[in-house]
Amino acid sequence: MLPLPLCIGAILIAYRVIRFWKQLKVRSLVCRRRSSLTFVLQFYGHVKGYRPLLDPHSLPGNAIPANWWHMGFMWPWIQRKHAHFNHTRDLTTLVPIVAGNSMYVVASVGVAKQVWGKREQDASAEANVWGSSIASANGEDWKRHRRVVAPAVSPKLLSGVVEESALVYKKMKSDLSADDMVLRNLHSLLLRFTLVMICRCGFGMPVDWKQSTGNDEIAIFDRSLSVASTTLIHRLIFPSWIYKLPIQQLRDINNSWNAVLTLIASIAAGRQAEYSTLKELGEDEIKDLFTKLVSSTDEAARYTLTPAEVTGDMMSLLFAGNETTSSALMTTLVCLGLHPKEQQAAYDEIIREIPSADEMTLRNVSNLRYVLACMHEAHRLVPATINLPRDVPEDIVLHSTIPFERDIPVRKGSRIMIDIMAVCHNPHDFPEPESYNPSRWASVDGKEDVKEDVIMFGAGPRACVGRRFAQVEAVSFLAHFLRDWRVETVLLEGETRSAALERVLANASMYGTAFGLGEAPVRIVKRN
Ligand code: HEM
Repeated sequence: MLPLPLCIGAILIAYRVIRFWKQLKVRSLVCRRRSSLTFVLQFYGHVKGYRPLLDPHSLPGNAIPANWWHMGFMWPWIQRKHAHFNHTRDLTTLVPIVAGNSMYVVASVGVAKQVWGKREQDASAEANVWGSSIASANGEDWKRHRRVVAPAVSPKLLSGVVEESALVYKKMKSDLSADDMVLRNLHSLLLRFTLVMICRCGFGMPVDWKQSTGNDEIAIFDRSLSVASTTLIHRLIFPSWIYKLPIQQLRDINNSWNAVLTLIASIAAGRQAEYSTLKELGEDEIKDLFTKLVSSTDEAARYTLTPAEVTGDMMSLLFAGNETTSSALMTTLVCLGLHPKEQQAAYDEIIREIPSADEMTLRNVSNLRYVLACMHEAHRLVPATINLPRDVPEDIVLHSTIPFERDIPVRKGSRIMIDIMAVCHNPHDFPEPESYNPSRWASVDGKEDVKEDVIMFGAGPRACVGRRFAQVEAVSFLAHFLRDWRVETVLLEGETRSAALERVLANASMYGTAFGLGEAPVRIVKRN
């Protein structure tokens, strides 16, 4: 007779082996080669892929850093240049041997767009931390959220983004005291910029550039939201019971989150009362997203949200829009600091299209196509999102073309991971993917848009609902900043610019909820 622990161990091992084998088998037998006339079920071996011990996206997989036996959660970034067998596969599988679930991994624009384009796709359950929201809901509920939030990102709101960015930038500029200085905290400044912009244009709360120590509603809101935004990642990773443990830091996080949610609910109630007046003045008076969302709690609204759903949506907008935009801006400035020709072309476009900073409008900001291209290209090199998980609620078929044409049925209940890093660095989609080349997205004279898909924002029905918000905010900021300052990324002694780019990229990591470069010293020199 075997002792009990050995029996349990043997059963667990047998379970994992059978499960592993079953997952491999399912993913191989369903693979069909496509011929011109018929689909023939054939056995082509497994859909090639990764067979790690642990799922790198699981809790233990996240905790253990990448090493020779463990991929680590940063693997899409670390392997971006040679991912998916040197980019010879547009779809692979990841089947963990010991712990975690298997998934399909998408590595090209073509297959990613098929996934994004399907109606049958669910946001992954992890997005559910604030209850029902646009980021977490699925099916009819998600449609209701989307029908309220998407039209709220209106030209009126975007014009407000242009106006507010001028005001906030002016305050930020007053902190930049010298005409020639090395900024070691540019990322923090950008984070503050994007947070203040979300507060002003998203929540309609006119918080100031400098955080106030006062006790008025705006100051308290600013401070609570700042804490919430820096602890979002904890909120996402840890289960709710963790906050009940007697650990002061966790309790502090929990308290500030409760404070922020209560505050949002009480501001919403105030806005609800205000909205009754605005209704008489006309809907056009509503400038910020929050009031627009609150107006949907009115029974007479075409699509209605509950107050809790409005709070959930606002938290999603904060979560999705703050660190992502500041990370994209940081990478753009660092890349322009290493590419003076491209920076000059962006500067020339700003002066050509908007001769005076006081004349910035949504219309002329939208003409800054090359400036936008500079941001897209930086963002492609270092996307703010590492990967996007999708749960498949219905059987679907994905069409793969690399290394050969075939249809791959994906069963209901499967998970698909869009490896954004591999997609953005795939040489089939972006020739010479490691070089910074804004003219992929727009010609230098800004006249011609190259029709690339801006896949960094997703695509299809669940694409980023704040994409225009982020683009207008970022381009407005760049138009002010580059007009005033020439940017140089600080080089080490004897270092070439391309070596500096590699060095800076080597520091890329998750900073809060967004992937990015973090801090990198940047010298700014005042233009005349
Ligand atoms: C550079 C900045 C940004 C990047 C890179 C980005 C990226 C993305 C991506 C890739 C998705 C799709 C996720 C998926 O397919 O699962 C997404 C969704 C979303 N984004 Fe953004 N985003 C940015 C800025 C913003 C801003 C400023 C806002 C709000 C003001 C925002 C709000 C949202 C929301 C609410 C969703 C969920 C949409 C849905 O599920 O229907 N994002 N974002």
